[in-house]
Amino acid sequence: MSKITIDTDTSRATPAPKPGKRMTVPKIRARKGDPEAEPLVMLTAYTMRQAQLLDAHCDMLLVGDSLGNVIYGLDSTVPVTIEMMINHGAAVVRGSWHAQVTVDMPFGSYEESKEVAFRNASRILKETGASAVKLEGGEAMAETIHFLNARGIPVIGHVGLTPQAINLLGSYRARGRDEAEAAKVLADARAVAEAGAFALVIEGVMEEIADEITESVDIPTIGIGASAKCDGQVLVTEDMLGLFERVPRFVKRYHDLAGEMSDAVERYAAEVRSRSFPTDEQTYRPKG
Ligand SMILES: Nc1nc(=O)c2c([nH]1)NC[C@@H]1CN(c3ccc(C(=O)N[C@@H](CCC(=O)O)C(=O)O)cc3)CN21
Ligand SMILES: CC(C)C(=O)C(=O)O
Ligand SMILES: [Mg+2]
Repeated sequence: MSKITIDTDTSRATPAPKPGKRMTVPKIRARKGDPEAEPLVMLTAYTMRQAQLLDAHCDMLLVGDSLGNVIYGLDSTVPVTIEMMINHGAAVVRGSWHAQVTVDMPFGSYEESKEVAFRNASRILKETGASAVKLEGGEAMAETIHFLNARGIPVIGHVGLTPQAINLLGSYRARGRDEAEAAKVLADARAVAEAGAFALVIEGVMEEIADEITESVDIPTIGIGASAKCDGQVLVTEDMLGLFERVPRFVKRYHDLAGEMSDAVERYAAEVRSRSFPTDEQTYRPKG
C-alpha cells in the first residue's frame, strides 16, 4: 500500500496577510480607462477557508446569492435571506486580505424602495466588512444605484440573465436572442453604468450584446456566460472546481474535487470498517 503524505506547509495556500493592501473599489473602477490592464479575476466565495484559498489569486471575491443553491440546496436564489448573506459575507471577509469583497443583495432586500435598499445595503457593509454590494436589474434599479452610491455604498450592477427573476423569466436560458430582448439588455446596462455603478456583471447573454455593452459603458464589465472580451470574468467556485453537479454550459471545469472527496471518504470508510484507522499514531496512550 502506498503511503499518503499530507502537505502541512500552508504557506502556498495562505500567504501572510499584508495589512492595507486590499484591492479597492476605485482601483477596480480605474481598470476601464487603462489599456494595459489585465482582465479582472473574480470568483464566488462563501466561507472563511474558501476565501483564504482563493484570495491571493483573485482581484475580487463575490459572496453570491448562488449560495442558496450551492450551500443550502435551494432550487433558486429567491428564498435566500439577508441573514445568510451577512453570515457568509463576514466569514469571507475574515478569510481574505487582498481581494475586494462584494456581497449580493438577496431578493426582496432592495427592490421596494431606494430607502429600504440603503438600510439593507448599509447593514451588509457594517456587519460583514465588505466594501460593496451587488444587485440585479437595469433601468428599474438605476435610481436605487444612484441613491446608494451618493451615500457611500459602492454598487455592482447585474444585467442579462438575472436569476432572482426566475419566476418571471421561466428558465435560465441566455437572454438577448431577439432584437427587443437585446435592446432591453443594452438599455439596462447603460442605465446601471450612468447611475454610478463601479462595475457591471453581464450574465448569460449573446456574445455580441456583451461586446456592445463592454464597448459602450465606462465601467468594467465582468462576464459570466457573456464574452471573452468583457473586462473581467466570474464563475461560481464550486462549479469550476467540479464540486457542484448541475452546471450551466458557460462553466469550464478546472478540477474534479467531488471525485477526489469521494475517493478520500471511501478510503476512510473502508479503514474504519476494517479497524485499520485509527492506528497508534492517532491514539493517546500514557508514556513509558
Ligand atoms: N452553482 C451555480 N452556478 C451558477 O452559475 C448560478 C447558480 N448556482 N445559482 C444562481 C444562478 C443561476 N444560474 C444559472 C442556472 C442554470 C443555468 C442553466 O442551466 N442554463 C442552461 C440552459 C437552461 C435552459 O435552456 O433552460 C445551460 O445549458 O447553460 C444557467 C445559469 C447562474 N447562477
Ligand atoms: C454568478 C454570480 C454573478 C452571482 O450573482 C452569484 O454567484 O450569485
Ligand atoms: Mg447572484
